Amino acid sequence: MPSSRPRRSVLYVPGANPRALEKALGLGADAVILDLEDAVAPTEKAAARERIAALLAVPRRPDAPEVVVRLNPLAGGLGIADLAVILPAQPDGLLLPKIATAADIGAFRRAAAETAPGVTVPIWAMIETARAVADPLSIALATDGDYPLTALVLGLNDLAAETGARQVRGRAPMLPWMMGVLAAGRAGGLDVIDGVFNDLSDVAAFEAECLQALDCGFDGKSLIHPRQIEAANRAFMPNEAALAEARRIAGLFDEPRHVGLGVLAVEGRIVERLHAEAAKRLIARFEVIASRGG
Ligand SMILES: CC(C)(COP(=O)(O)OP(=O)(O)OC[C@H]1O[C@@H](n2cnc3c(N)ncnc32)[C@H](O)[C@@H]1OP(=O)(O)O)[C@@H](O)C(=O)NCCC(=O)NCCSC(=O)C[C@H](O)C(=O)O
Ligand SMILES: [Mg+2]
Repeated sequence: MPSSRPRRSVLYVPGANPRALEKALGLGADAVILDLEDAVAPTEKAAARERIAALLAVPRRPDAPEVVVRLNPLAGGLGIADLAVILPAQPDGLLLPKIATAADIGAFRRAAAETAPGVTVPIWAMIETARAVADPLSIALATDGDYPLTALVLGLNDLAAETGARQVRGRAPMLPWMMGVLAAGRAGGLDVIDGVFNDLSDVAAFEAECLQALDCGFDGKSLIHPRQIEAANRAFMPNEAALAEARRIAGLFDEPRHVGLGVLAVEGRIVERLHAEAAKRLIARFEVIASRGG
């Protein structure tokens, strides 16, 4: 089941940038990804790890964004070194880069269990390799075991680099992969977050891409700069009409007269239990956003 936590705006924050880390939790993003991978040079990895662990050690307010740490790949040893420092600090999630197959998730789970026995943290998987978009379902269904898989995050920069597909406005070359990942994520009961938009100067195109992601069914958009947060939050914010509709149908099947029914007609339209569950999630997400003053 997709999460009831809002993930409209998911901001990458380089672990090598102390100023960005200092600001990260107060910028209004629903979630932040404190990055140890692509945004951190090899010589900065160790310092970035310690900096992120120190930030995680500070108790967070109840209305703080979700704090996820992107690790380095296990191959090569950096990912193991990351795990040893980050896992005991218990972030809200760990984002695994360059996941190619379900076996990579299994390898991560084994490494995590050896590195910090007894500490369980939800995992998010980056879908950014040709192998992964060719078979996203096998990854999305790798939900069993400790370290529950809860979200997929598209990495379209890496995917473009590996496949040669160009990142053009409207994303026509990427759309079949994007929708395949979306469907796979939903089949696994996962949240799915769209990739980043690289051009900070083109605000209109960024907003259009947020709306496209919403239309496609994504739960939110990953971001590279604080100035993208507000537009993403706005685009993925449940609107008044959707909320009013959700409030109308969320509790319908809990009413004694409807117990045992699987489908109802409301104002001439069919409502099934799955609609009521989706309505409850929408309301729960909205309530978290409202509690943050959003
Ligand atoms: C793109 C940037 C390098 C720009 O940085 P900068 O020149 O410092 O921008 P500004 O001067 O406009 O910054 C204004 C203030 O905002 C803070 N800031 C900037 N970016 C962030 C951020 N991401 N999180 C938090 N705070 C941020 C600055 O510190 C300034 O603060 P102040 O001094 O108080 O004014 C920079 O934005 C950046 O590094 N962005 C993240 C890039 C990144 O993480 N890339 C890797 C992830 S994307 C990816 O890999 C996706 C996937 O894997 C794929 O394959 O597609
Ligand atoms: Mg990437």
